[in-house]
Amino acid sequence: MGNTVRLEDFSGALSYAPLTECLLGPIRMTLLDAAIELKIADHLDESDDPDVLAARLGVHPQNLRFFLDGLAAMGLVEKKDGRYANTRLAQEYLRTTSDTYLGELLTDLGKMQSCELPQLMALLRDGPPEKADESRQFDEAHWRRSARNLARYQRAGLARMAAEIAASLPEFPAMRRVLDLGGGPGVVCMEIVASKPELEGVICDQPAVIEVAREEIESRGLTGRVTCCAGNYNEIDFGSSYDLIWASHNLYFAKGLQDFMGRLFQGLNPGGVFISAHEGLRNERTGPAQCVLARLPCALEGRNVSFAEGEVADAAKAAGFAGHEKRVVVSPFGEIHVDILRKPGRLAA
Ligand SMILES: C[S@@+](CC[C@H](N)C(=O)[O-])C[C@H]1O[C@@H](n2cnc3c(N)ncnc32)[C@H](O)[C@@H]1O
Repeated sequence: MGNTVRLEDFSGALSYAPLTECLLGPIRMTLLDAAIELKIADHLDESDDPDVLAARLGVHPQNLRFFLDGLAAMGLVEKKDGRYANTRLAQEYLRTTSDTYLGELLTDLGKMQSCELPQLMALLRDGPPEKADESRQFDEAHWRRSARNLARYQRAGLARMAAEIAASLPEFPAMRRVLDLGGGPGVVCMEIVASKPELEGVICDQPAVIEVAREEIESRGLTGRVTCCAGNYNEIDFGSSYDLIWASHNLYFAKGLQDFMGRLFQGLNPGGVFISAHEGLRNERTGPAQCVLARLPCALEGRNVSFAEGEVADAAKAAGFAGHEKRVVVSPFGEIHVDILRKPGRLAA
């Protein structure tokens, strides 16, 4: 194979590749949507023969080959001697029987992230609608529908990350009680608790979501060690005497961030640790691109909820937390800013 030479190397012109790359976005999304709808990864798990697949799916054999070639170009499928197989990516995340199946989550997020876009010109002209589309409200029913997908998403990496961060804390050996605030189905809490026999956990979330958390607790055999606190965390008492409070991607719903931080501070034992895992927008809220772009439709609709870098930590420090430590984790959903904040004092050994 010869050397690859870019067009710009000949002409000295500024590359316009970032512009042509944009054209592929809708094609990739359409192929992914179709792959999920047709359960292609399930079928490829059973047969690598495109003719067998075409007959099973009742589709045009040649066009199915073009479609599979496209999926191969996207890294979802491997092709060898005219036969097709799942890549590890598709095998783990697009097979419906996988514990970490993300098909439904991706479809939902895709709809959410692109549904306002046809209205972009109108939103630019008129601003956000006075009354947000009810079907897109982030209410309890929305989170109940998402809870099982959130469990798979947490199993696909977040839970492991949280457990490893918790275990890396110098306070971890002395920790006994953990709160996963707005924890959804609570796989994160369970992974942290499972990493040390003396740990007990509490998952706090809205009642409809907690129903799913209870199922997860039972299926993981953690009944007794992990309990639930169901309700709106702005209104209920989510308990106290915690050694660790974990909160990921949910503080958008806290009323009055600094006062809320004060409640978390009260909820911790002296020497306890609060960990926040949220995005951290920088460069005047223009980066990282993944977060800015994914949340753009929400912002245009009047829900510009993303946190700027340091925002959560500053509110926590104003509420009395000290010893701020920051870690940045690059996740498939973009950068996660993990802020570790400490309540002065020392955990009882
Ligand atoms: C984006 S999910 C994040 C779940 C989990 N922490 C994670 O990182 O995967 C947001 C969670 O916050 C919960 N939530 C939203 N508003 C809440 C409230 N007022 N009280 C308790 N939980 C709430 C939702 O039910 C949902 O489970």
